[in-house]
Amino acid sequence: MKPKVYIAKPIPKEVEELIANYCDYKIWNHEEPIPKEVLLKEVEDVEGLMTPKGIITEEFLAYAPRLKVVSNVAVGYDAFDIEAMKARNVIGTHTPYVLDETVADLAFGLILTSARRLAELDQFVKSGKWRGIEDDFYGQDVHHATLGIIGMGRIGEKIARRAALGFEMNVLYTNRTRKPDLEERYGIKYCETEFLLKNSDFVLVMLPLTDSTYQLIGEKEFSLMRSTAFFINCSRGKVVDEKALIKALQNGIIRGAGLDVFEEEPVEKDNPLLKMDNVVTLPHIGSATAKARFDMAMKAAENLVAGVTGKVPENIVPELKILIEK
Ligand SMILES: NC(=O)C1=CN([C@@H]2O[C@H](COP(=O)(O)OP(=O)(O)OC[C@H]3O[C@@H](n4cnc5c(N)ncnc54)[C@H](O)[C@@H]3O)[C@@H](O)[C@H]2O)C=CC1
Ligand SMILES: O=C(O)C(=O)CO
Repeated sequence: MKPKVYIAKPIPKEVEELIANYCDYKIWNHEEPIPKEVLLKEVEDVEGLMTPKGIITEEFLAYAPRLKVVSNVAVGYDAFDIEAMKARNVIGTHTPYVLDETVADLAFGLILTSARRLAELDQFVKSGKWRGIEDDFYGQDVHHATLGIIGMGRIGEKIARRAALGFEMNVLYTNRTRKPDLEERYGIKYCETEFLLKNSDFVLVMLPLTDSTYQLIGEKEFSLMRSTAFFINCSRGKVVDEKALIKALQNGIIRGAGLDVFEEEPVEKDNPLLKMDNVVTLPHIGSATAKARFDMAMKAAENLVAGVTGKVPENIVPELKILIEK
C-alpha cells in the first residue's frame, strides 16, 4: 500500500505525477489558502504533508498522529515549532538553493526601485504627466554606492555577487559566521553591525526569522543609519521592529525603504507604510517566478516522497537533522 500524503496547495502537473508514483494523495486545489478546519481533518491519517509555509504547532501535530514528514514549499521555516516536531519525531524539510538567484534578483529590484524611484515615476507617467521641475525626478546612484548586507547566507551571497561584480558597489556584511572565501572572491568586507549601519547607502536584511533575529533591527539601528540611506527587507517582516521603521521614515531618519515582507501578512490596509511615496511595497514575491516556484514545488515533492518511503530527504532543516541521526 502506498503511504498517504496531503498536499495543501495547488502544484504543477509534473510535480503531482511524481507524488502519484509513490503516494496515495489528496490536494487542496484552490487558490485561496486552505481553511484550518479542513487541513486538520485532512491530516488525521496522513504520513506526509506538503505545505506552503504551514504553521506546524504542537496543537496541529496532535491532529496528525501518523505524520512522519512536513515538506515546506519555502526555504524559510519559521512557522515550524522545532521542539514540538522533535518531540513527535516529525521531520521537517524546506527548499533551499533553488530560489536563491530569483530572490537576489528581487532584492536588487527593490534597491533600484527605491533609489531611482521607479514605482513613483511609473505612476507619474501613467497619470498623464511627463516633465516637472527636473530635480523632482532625481534619485540616488546605486552603482559604486555602499551596500550593507545583514545575513550573508545562500541568498545574501547572490546579492553580494550582483552588487560587487555587476554594480561595482562597496559591499559590507555581517553574519553569524565570517566568510573569508566570499571576501576574497568578491572583495566584500566583514564588519560590526554598527559600522555597517553607519556606512551604508543601502542596508539590506537577508536573515531567517528566529528567536535571535526577532526585531533585530529597531529604533537604535535606524538611528545609526545615514539620513540618505534606504532600508531593504526581502526576508521576514518580523526581523524588523515595524513601528520603529515607520517612525524612522516619518521623521526623516532614513530616506526610504523597499519591502517585500511585513510584520503582518497580508499587510493591513491602514499600515502607514502603504501611504509613503518613499516606500516600495511588494506582496511577498521574492521567489515568485514560474521557474523558481516550479523548482520549489518539485524539490518539496522529492523531500516529501523520500520522507514517507523510508529514505532520507535531501533538505531536512538543520535543527531536525538530529531525528535521522538517532
Ligand atoms: N521574500 C521572500 O520571498 C523570501 C524570503 N526568504 C527569507 O530569507 C531567509 C534567508 O534565506 P537563505 O539565505 O536561504 O538562508 P541562509 O540560512 O542560507 O542564510 C541566513 C544567514 O543568516 C545568518 N544568521 C542567522 N541568524 C543570525 C543572527 N542572529 N545574526 C547574524 N547572522 C545570522 C546565518 O549565519 C546565515 O548565513 C529565509 O530564512 C527566509 O525567511 C527566503 C526566500 C524568499
Ligand atoms: O521561501 C521562502 O522562505 C519564502 O518566503 C517564499 O519563497
